[in-house]
Amino acid sequence: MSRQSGGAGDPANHDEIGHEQEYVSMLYDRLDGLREQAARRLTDELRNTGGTQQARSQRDSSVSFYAEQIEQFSAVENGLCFGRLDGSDGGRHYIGRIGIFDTSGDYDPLLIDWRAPAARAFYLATAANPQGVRRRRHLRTRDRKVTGLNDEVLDIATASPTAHEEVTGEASLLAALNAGRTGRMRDIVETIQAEQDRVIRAELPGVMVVQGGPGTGKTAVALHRAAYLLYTHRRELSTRGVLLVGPNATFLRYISQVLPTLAETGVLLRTQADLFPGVAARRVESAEAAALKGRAVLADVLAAAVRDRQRVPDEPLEIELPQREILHLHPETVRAARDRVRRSGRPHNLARAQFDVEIVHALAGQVAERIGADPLGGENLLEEADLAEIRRELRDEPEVRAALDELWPVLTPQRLLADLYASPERIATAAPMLTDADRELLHREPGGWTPADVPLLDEAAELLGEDDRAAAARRERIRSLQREYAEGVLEIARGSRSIDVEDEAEGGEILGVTDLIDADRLLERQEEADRLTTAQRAAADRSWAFGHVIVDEAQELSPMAWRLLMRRCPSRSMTIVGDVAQTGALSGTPSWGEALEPYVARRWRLEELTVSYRTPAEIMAVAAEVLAEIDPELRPPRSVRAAGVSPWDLTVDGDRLAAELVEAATREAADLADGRLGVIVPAGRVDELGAAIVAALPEAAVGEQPELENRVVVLTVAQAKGLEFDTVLVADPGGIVAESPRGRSDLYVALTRATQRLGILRAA
Ligand SMILES: Nc1ncnc2c1ncn2[C@@H]1O[C@H](COP(=O)(O)OP(=O)(O)OP(=O)(O)O)[C@@H](O)[C@H]1O
Repeated sequence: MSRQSGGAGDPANHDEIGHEQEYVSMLYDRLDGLREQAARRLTDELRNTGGTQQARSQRDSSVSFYAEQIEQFSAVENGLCFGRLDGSDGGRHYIGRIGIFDTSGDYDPLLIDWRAPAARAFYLATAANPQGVRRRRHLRTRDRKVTGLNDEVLDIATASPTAHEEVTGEASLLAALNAGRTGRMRDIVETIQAEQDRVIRAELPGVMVVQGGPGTGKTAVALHRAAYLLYTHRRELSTRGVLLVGPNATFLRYISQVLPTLAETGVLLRTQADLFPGVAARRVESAEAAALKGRAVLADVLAAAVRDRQRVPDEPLEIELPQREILHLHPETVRAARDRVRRSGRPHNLARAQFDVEIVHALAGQVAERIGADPLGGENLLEEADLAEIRRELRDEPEVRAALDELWPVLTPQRLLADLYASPERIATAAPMLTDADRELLHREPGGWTPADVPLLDEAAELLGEDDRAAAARRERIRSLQREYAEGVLEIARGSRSIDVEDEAEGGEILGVTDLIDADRLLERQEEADRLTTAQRAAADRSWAFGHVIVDEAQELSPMAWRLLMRRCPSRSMTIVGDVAQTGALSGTPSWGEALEPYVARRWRLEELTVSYRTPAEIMAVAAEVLAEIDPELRPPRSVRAAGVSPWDLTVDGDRLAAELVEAATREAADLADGRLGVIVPAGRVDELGAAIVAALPEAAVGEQPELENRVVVLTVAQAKGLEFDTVLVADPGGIVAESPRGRSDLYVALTRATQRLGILRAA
């Protein structure tokens, strides 16, 4: 076993801490220097105007580059350096959030980026396999002060295969796990464990599924993998971008700080509801309706719905031209045209031009017959040029255009879907394979979109092809994002103004960047060079193909949602993390093979995470009983620690539940040193129980997107997915199971949200 030392009160540490302080202070000085240099360069670039198009474009690249650098240098301020490796060869390396080099000398690394190959031993070395490491040191810092250190001497002579041998940096790990929660996820860069490191640094190509029980660090690993991939494959991924999909907006806010503190801001975080640009899917619908919309058969329904809009009239259509001339469009003519156009295989909107040609051709034939007929019975007297002119005129005729619009309307995805949902007849035509009850579930009045509609809108967009209006709207959206971006750059420049001022004070006039350029001017320049960040451009573009896609809580995705995501990632470079035992949605997946095989057959690999860092052993024992009821074959993850407190479990009269819950919440909230209390309740009772708790504890958050930084948060299981709290109260577990479409999975999720204490309040 590795020998550990470094307790806070250890006097031998005192000198060492002093030593380390010197080094760490030197690193912060360098960081300040780098930030000032970037701010100076940003200011210089923004001051320069004019020049050739190429010069302007280069300048704009530099502006983005320096703005991003300043952001990164600020983001790594906390815990800049957190580790040291002493090699058995006498070498010594400091490990931190970014790489810093000695630019005055031989470019030696002063601080090694945690993602660099040279840092890997920090996470992997054990006494049994020291990888050339003699000592691993974890440094603890607050602000810029070194507050403590822990050493592990990796000594093969005393190595033994104990349970903890597989844990690296145990003291630092336990300190991180026992720290109070803040309502925002923290990064784990200081204490990544070996099984997690393997996943984080796995190669870029291919589909990797990371299956792991609650609290095994799947979300943490997914985020660190995004940062690792961007570092290691920067060139490839900075142009295509990385997309991370999470289960809901509250979850995305919960994890939003992690990547910035790892100095990465280029990852697009989205929920399924946000994956169709221009649509905010906030409408609510029943679990059954959502489940139905998630089924793969909906792809066939939509294809049929599109075909249904390519109409053949029952009777000949009369088209009246200005001189009261009447043309007839016969059903057979339209059918023949429609079939020929369909055979081209083009998406509906893009095929419309061909349909127009076919129909106008047929109508022009009728006109030609009338005006060009040879009275002597010979060939038609009109020449090709005359016919072309007739066709041109017909195409511009409002009556002809109206007929074409009726027979083959150009449709937006929204129009197609809204019309389908609103009409039982259209549903009946498009969905003969569904039951009456399912068809009834699809029927609804227009008025907003649900998250389950988003994959259908996307599917519809594929079937329809994009028309010009959608492209114009997109250009407009991009323009507004560009403006935001321009303002963001100026904001950064303003933020670094004190540095500008100091610089200028020495040698001349004091001019801030924002005195020299405003957002509109900058916007013009951005537009020329299209300097939007990759993530922003990707966000506005429905059909963007990402370089890598990461899906968290992936077990919740429906087959239709998988279709959407696979379209966003044609290279099939994906990291999919989740736990099939936690599947809550009816349309979610009970098996990874089932979800993925339609797209990659068996070409996906499985990695498993087996240790729970969140859930203490006492709580995991309670959750394990529920897991066994879900599937006796499933094993819960091993807890890395015990909390020393047993969960409590109380049954009260049903009508006393609210009062008892308020009392328990008040007691548990008072017992929190710092940290957070989560109260998980059945969705059907969240308003009632939430109001009761808020009345007693006004600081409690409850609602559609409760603020997780509040000390007390009342939420449903769906909202609690992926989150954690120091203490958790689960109210009315029977109610949670009764309302859950997948039985006990939701209860399993609820029981595994606590890092320290769990209380269960049952209603008799
Ligand atoms: N190596 C580690 N060092 C420190 N903390 C860790 C480590 N691994 C995981 N954690 C912590 O454990 C907790 C659970 O991690 P995370 O939320 O990523 O788990 P999960 O597998 O996604 O859980 P769930 O399935 O419940 O969503 C988090 O607080 C995370 O920071």
